[in-house]
Amino acid sequence: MQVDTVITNIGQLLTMDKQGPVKGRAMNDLNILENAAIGIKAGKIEWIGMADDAADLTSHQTIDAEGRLVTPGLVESHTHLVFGGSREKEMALKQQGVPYLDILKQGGGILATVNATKQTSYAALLKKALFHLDRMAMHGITTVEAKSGYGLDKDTELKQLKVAKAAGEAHPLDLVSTFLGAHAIPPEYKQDPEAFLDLMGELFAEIKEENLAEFVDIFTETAVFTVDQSRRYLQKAKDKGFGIKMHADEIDPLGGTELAVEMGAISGDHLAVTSDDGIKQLAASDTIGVILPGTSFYLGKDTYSRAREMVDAGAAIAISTDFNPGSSVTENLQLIMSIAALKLKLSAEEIWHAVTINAAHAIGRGSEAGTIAIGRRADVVIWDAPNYMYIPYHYGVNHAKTVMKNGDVLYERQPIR
Ligand SMILES: N=CN[C@@H](CCC(=O)O)C(=O)O
Ligand SMILES: [Zn+2]
Repeated sequence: MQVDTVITNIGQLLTMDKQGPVKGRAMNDLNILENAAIGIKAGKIEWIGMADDAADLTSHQTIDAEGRLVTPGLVESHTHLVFGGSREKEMALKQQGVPYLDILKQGGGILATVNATKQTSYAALLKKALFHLDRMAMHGITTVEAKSGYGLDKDTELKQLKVAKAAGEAHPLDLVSTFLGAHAIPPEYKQDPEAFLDLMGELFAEIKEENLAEFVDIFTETAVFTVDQSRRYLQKAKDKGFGIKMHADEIDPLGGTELAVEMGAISGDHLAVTSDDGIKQLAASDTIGVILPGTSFYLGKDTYSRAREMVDAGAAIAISTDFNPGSSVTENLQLIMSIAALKLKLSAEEIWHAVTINAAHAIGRGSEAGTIAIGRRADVVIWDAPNYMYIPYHYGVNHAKTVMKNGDVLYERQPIR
């Protein structure tokens, strides 16, 4: 068989090739092929087999993985990719113990980034988004979800969505866009959040027409939007044909997880303080819990999502960085995998499901990303690691050696000696 590229001498190959999303105990079952090889043709996976049999393939290029781990490209299922400025000055407030929602109430936090984003040009936002996408790619990510939500007025929200679209077109990574106009209440609508939600809802038609987002998201939280306001807003979005997502139960347990299930959301995200009942309902539903333990870590909290109980109850979960300028400032999903192991007590097997196949399903890409299978896009990472357990174990550094997108090498770590 003739292929373009063969990757051979793979120590462990995780294909993640199964029916997804993977729920509950099944998240512990990995398909591991040892001493494997894969053949890539025209950007797609053409052949998967044992390294010994790869000799039968003819190829233009052979990559010797030298016994390393090979997996699907990571899927990053929750980011706030497009924003202006940065908020390093908030670090001191965090150290003094000022709560995240208090910083927001004082006009800082999300609102500080809203001001910066308004003042940043389309071109500068695009340049910055591409920079962050590069960094994600270097860390083994090949598909990314990106939210708006730092505009909070019609023009700036549309500017953010257009930047995300242009970034997706200009960058090799695949980008999935979410409209998060309901991210905070701007000061001028403080007394009338309903009117602000109406304003954001007026954008639905244009966003749909111009194909600027697939999902609509809302921050359901104390001093942001209530459960009832969220229900009404999300129903409008559903009626317009959007998939829905929620920032739910991040800080106060308002019942956001339950609402995500009730509304048939593709994902409920954060779920850091979900109730017992919320866990049960999530487990019995098709909604995927997108867990963001980097946020608890970065906000200096002792409370982490009860992801262990969610999986034990039978839920499907994904894990993501929540990359944003305030509550989780990292593009390194591998670091989040370590935090998930240490703080959420998830097994390495569960974590790999949570950053590949389940993450892909959480952003509507279950049939395209997160899996190595014949006919699928060749989004593949060769890791400088001997086995899949090694990535969460050796924390805080980048283990990606070679990152391939659609069969092309996107990133190759250069040796310094
Ligand atoms: N919680 C709401 N939104 C973001 C944080 C945004 C920010 O602080 O700029 C999150 O997912 O954590
Ligand atoms: Zn978020």
